[in-house]
Amino acid sequence: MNAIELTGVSKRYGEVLAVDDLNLTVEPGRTVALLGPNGAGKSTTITMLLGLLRPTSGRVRVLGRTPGEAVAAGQIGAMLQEGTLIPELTVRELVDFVRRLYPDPLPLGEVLRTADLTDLASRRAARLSGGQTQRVRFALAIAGAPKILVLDEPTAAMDVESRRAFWAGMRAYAALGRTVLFATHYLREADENSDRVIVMARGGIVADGTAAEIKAGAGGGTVGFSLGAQSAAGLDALPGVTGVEIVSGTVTLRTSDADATVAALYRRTTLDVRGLTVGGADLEDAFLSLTQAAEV
Ligand SMILES: Nc1ncnc2c1ncn2[C@@H]1O[C@H](COP(=O)(O)OP(=O)(O)OP(=O)(O)O)[C@@H](O)[C@H]1O
Repeated sequence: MNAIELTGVSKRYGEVLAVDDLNLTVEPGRTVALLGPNGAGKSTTITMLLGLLRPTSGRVRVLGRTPGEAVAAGQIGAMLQEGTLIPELTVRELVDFVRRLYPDPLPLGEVLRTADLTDLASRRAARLSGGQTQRVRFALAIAGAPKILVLDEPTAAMDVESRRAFWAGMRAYAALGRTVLFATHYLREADENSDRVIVMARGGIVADGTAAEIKAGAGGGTVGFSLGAQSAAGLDALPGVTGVEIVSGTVTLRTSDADATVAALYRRTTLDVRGLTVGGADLEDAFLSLTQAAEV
């Protein structure tokens, strides 16, 4: 049975078609990043997955049930962009209060450890920083040991150290066979913390695969070499080249076809090419080319 199944799901807010005929299945145990620019439809998709919003059309299933049934059975844990904590309670009290609402919760110590909150357990919620509050919200999301964890931009407001601790906790949680779906703007986070990246733009899916597949599928990359005092004239006309950048005598060509660019560099120019480097596209290039193509 699939962990998540969206079939022909659309959501319209008046004039705005926020999600456009989305089809998506996620098998159990996967960690999936939902990546996309502002307004791509990520939050709307997540909100429908949690049963907080009804699709205008289409069908949503979580572990074979409606979202409402899955939530009622404690099978989904969520960390959304909003949500306040009870300020008078300590971190320990809050986490314990929430975990007791579930039939088969994680042990308190394990929740605190996974969310890197052991040292903050006695701190009142009112006295937590933004990043620490986010970690408590993560703790509350996993407290009931849900099979499916849904996180909407979980690292917003976290500093570098909190982020690192958060992702380590998330990976530890996922490593026990649970399914995780998280939305992010951060390409690097998607690349490092998921085994599948779904790129959304304008309410639809524009790419779906591992980060490596998406990078390869977007094609292209960079060709660099030491130009020294030689002229850069004509480099922008070589096959595949989409951009030329020169910094301190080193040129970097952005190209949609690195092989063709390198071949032409040797055959069609008289340049003395030294220190040649060829790099693949990074996820950022792939993301931009995919999401911009969808804007047209
Ligand atoms: N309650 C609402 N009423 C009207 N329009 C909405 C509402 N919520 C979202 N939208 C619109 O739906 C589209 C998708 O928004 P959504 O928040 O799902 O995107 P997102 O990918 O999560 O963006 P972000 O990364 O900025 O959170 C946007 O055009 C947004 O303006």
